[in-house]
Amino acid sequence: MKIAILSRDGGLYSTRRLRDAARERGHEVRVVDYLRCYMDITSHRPRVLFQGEDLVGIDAVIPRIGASQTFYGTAVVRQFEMMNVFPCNESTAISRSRDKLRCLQLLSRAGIGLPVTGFSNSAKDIGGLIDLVGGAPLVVKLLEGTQGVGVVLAENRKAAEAVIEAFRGLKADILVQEFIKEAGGADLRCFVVGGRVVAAMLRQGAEGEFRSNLHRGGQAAKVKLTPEERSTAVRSAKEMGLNVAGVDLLRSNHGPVVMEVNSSPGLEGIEAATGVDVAGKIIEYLEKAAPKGTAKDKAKG
Ligand SMILES: Nc1ncnc2c1ncn2[C@@H]1O[C@H](COP(=O)(O)OP(=O)(O)OP(=O)(O)O)[C@@H](O)[C@H]1O
Ligand SMILES: [Mg+2]
Ligand SMILES: [Mg+2]
Repeated sequence: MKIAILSRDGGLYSTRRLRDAARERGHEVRVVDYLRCYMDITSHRPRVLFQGEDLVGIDAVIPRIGASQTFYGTAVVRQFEMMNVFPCNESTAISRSRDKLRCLQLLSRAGIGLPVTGFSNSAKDIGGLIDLVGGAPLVVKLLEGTQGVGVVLAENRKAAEAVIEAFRGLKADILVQEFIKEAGGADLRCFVVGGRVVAAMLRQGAEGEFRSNLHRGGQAAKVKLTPEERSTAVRSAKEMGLNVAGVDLLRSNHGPVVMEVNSSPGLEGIEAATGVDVAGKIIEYLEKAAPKGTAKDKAKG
């Protein structure tokens, strides 16, 4: 197959691993900076051009779209879809999961376990929002945050009000969420490929830290999931319409709850913690799925 990895940086661990795994399996592969792609949007012959070159004859693309480039990145993926190139993850699925609020709404509609979560537009509704999630302690989250930045634990009601007001003052969109204390500062990253969990790790936050992000000093280790955790991860990816997804769960008293679903999950942490060749699993999936043609988008909304 001819595979293009849509990534801004060929030197990133995940990009390198995908490229090497594809080569090892005998595929022709190249890394394409999607921000340098431009598009010819004509219905009879849609095209993607990269630095003046017509990208033709590509069988599959692997989108690795950065969180801050969702708008343009998904447009490039969509253009490849118009050319009947198989996308490892579809553009609509990527957009859907990028918006944390939309993601949680779709998961809740599917009956998947979530922390009780509230969202409001007006600062006048702060009190109601706090009551809705069962009062403090609670977690306030920037809708657009990553790597644990913009995720705050408010221990009491006064602190919660102050944090919400501060974010509001900055015109930032936020979620207010029940604090899952019993998770003990740990979460589960479940790596789903083609409807199966191929690797899973438990990330434990640093001492005294409720956030488990590795960027915040968390430690990762291989973990054995319960059947319920496994099926929650698989269903969440399916609901988003993602073939490749990193589903983050917390272990709560009321079973596994989903925090978020990532459409370009990193490979470095998960491969190091589990020893699984995740990049190889992704290429293997493409080999099976791409020849069957474009994926029918399985999710709505
Ligand atoms: N409701 C909650 N209860 C307990 N812990 C939480 C809760 N929400 C988040 N956390 C902890 O904080 C960490 C960061 O939160 P979250 O994953 O939502 O944001 P983020 O990491 O900034 O976003 P991204 O994963 O997209 O980079 C989680 O990994 C988890 O350990
Ligand atoms: Mg996270
Ligand atoms: Mg994320």
